[in-house]
Amino acid sequence: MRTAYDVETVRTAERALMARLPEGALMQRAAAGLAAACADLLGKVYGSRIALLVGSGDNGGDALYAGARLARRGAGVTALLLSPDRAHASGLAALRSAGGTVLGAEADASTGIVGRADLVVDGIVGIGGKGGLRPRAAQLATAAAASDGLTVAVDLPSGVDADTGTVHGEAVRADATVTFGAYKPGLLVDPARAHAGALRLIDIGLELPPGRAELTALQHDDVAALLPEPAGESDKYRRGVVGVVAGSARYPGAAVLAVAGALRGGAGAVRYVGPAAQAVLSRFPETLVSAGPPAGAGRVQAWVIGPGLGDDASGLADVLSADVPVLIDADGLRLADAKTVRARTAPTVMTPHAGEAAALLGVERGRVEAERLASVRELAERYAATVLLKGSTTLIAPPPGDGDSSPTRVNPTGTPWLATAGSGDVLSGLTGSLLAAGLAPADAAATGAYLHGLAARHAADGAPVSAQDVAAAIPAVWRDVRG
Ligand SMILES: NC(=O)C1=CN([C@@H]2O[C@H](COP(=O)(O)OP(=O)(O)OC[C@H]3O[C@@H](n4cnc5c(N)ncnc54)[C@H](OP(=O)(O)O)[C@@H]3O)[C@@H](O)[C@H]2O)[C@@H](O)CC1
Ligand SMILES: [K+]
Repeated sequence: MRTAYDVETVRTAERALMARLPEGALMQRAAAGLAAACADLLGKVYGSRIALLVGSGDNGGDALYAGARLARRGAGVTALLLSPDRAHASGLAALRSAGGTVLGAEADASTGIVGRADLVVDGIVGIGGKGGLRPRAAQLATAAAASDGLTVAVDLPSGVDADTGTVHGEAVRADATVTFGAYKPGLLVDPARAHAGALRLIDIGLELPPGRAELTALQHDDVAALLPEPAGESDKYRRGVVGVVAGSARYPGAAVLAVAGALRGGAGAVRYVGPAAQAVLSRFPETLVSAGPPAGAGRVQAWVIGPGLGDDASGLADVLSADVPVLIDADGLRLADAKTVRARTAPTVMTPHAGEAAALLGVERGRVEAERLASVRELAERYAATVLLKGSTTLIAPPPGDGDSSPTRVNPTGTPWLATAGSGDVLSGLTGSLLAAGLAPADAAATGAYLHGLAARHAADGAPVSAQDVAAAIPAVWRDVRG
């Protein structure tokens, strides 16, 4: 599991550790890890050209000390100082005595040092950053983006918000980020995530309380432990039956795709209720179909409602009053009333994309995309539901009250290939099936998103995919995760 902590928690752990260590020891650990990561990226340190972008805080200090280490290994290192009179004094002394060059930031305009560097080290600002980059810092970020060389961000790409993942204006775009002590939420959540490149975490000895985690990202092992597995005595009811209310005369395909996902999610059987039964049966004869209403369909352990429903809200009241987990997606999100969802006693999972989330919150889509973490949490609170906000970094927020034991999750397997019609229908069926199989709501949502993203990568393998391909690839990635 990858775990991210907010700045306040990192600062507290930093103070506790600093009190036990000689002065400067933590920065030396950080700089050693940073220099090693830079050397790995460069391949050959000797003779390489390195530009350090140095702000006035400790983030700049890390860059200066790492630069000194690389200069001692034969790199040509030039530091560009944003505030020459406030730059980290002992870091500067170390760089100078290792043979590095020190200039003011304005020197880049006449020398083009950043543009010609093999490696740009972004030490403008780290967890002490406030708001968007100031104009001179923004100029350096632009120069780094135009450089032919690689850019490594120190702790965070400068200009992104560590706690929220928002980006105010210009920010450094790094090929890699070397972060210290703990991941910060901004490294895992878009739009900031897209600025961070490959992540490397350097252990500097910080002790972080797991209960204070802001964000977690499941990895293969975590998901493997959550996947339902039938026991010897399992029958279809023990494995879980998932009911799918989806599709319409206009959108029968949504029903087929939701059922396709549900059949691969570990439930013992899939019931379909709706007008697309013929289309569903002709693709998946194993589906148990009924003409409705949902209350008369027989036993289910979880419902999925919404994909392709159009304006047909007729099944909604039955489903929302059922005392089993319910997943609401697509049209169902628009049709469900917040008060009814809040009043449910069994868990509810909602799976909007940014546009749907914006409509539910009554804001512009752009606001949801810029503030994904705040948006998903706000929805979870408003609906007292587990909310999965789809996107390049899919987020899953638990309902309030669950917060302490289960932090917000971020899915690490997303891929742009998933932006294809119908892929959300597959995800809702898959996640509903995991709910029916008995996974807790946030686990079902995180496991569903994880498998779905991997399945898209697996199916795409560098070429476009359809939603059907994603559904068909789920068994292969399930086996892969199980190892
Ligand atoms: N955590 C740990 O355990 C360890 C942390 N370590 C390192 O320390 C870093 C934190 O250092 P930090 O506290 O000195 O803050 P930092 O990020 O350098 O920024 C402050 C400076 O930036 C400036 N500034 C602010 N906003 C700005 C903007 N928008 N645009 C431009 N400038 C802006 C601000 O200027 P001021 O407001 O004072 O004028 C101030 O001078 C951390 O990220 C990690 O790298 C490691 O060394 C060891 C272990
Ligand atoms: K930085």
